[in-house]
Amino acid sequence: MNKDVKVIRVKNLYKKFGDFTANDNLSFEVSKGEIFGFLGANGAGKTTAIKILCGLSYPSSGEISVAGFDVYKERELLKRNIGYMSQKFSLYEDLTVYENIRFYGGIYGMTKQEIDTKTNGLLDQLDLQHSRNKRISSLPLGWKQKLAFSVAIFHNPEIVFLDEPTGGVDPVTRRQFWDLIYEASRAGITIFVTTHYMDEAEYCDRVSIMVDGRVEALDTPTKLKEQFNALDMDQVFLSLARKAKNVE
Ligand SMILES: Nc1ncnc2c1ncn2[C@@H]1O[C@H](COP(=O)(O)OP(=O)(O)OP(=O)(O)O)[C@@H](O)[C@H]1O
Repeated sequence: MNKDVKVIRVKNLYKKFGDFTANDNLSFEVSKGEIFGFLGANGAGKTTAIKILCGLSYPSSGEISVAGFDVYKERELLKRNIGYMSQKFSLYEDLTVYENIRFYGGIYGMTKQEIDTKTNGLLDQLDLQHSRNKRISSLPLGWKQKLAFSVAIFHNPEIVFLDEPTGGVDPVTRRQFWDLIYEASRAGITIFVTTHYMDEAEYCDRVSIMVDGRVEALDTPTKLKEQFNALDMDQVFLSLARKAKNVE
């Protein structure tokens, strides 16, 4: 990880919906190649912030750049330099493995030649050559998720945003998914990931925890556990949730 190169810069980000403040003065930076966990309970404001960082929604105020591009003025350039994967929006179930790879390569603006060159490499890497003509709907969920991640970084983006990428799969499959994340991070791709699984929070280089629109904690998992006198990230998360609800 190159700590000197900041690929996400967020300063005093506010997002309001009428009187309601969904993102309340967020400030943080993420380094090149870093695996940054973006945690928070349901409704904390994560998706709202991710939409802004992906150039899909405007902030109410704040200075925000992603991959060097301004989220107000350079949204199209920004979108070309990021990848996105979520549990909800992913591969086309009715297309084959091969067709999905080529479709997303096109969406992300790769040339036909680039797509041709890289498609076989990806199928080899994922050990999916034998399934290249199978429809996505026939694949197990774990394979779909691995393929969806690989497709999201197929165009070699600076940053990939993963919004609850491993929902619904068992811990072993989740661990295998994280091997792909580590590999991408080693190759210099920055990973911005939301998850509700606290074992995954432990795999991140740094973790931020949002409560009611604010970042209430941000550090490495080790330091957060020290700070909250907790044995694991589950306990860190719970003590912040209790604080939010004012529970003794
Ligand atoms: N377009 C909108 N108009 C009004 N309120 C909104 C809008 N979008 C989000 N909100 C509100 O902002 C708050 C934060 O929502 P957001 O989806 O960002 O949370 P989240 O942390 O991503 O939650 P989850 O983990 O459930 O996805 C919620 O109270 C939500 O109802």
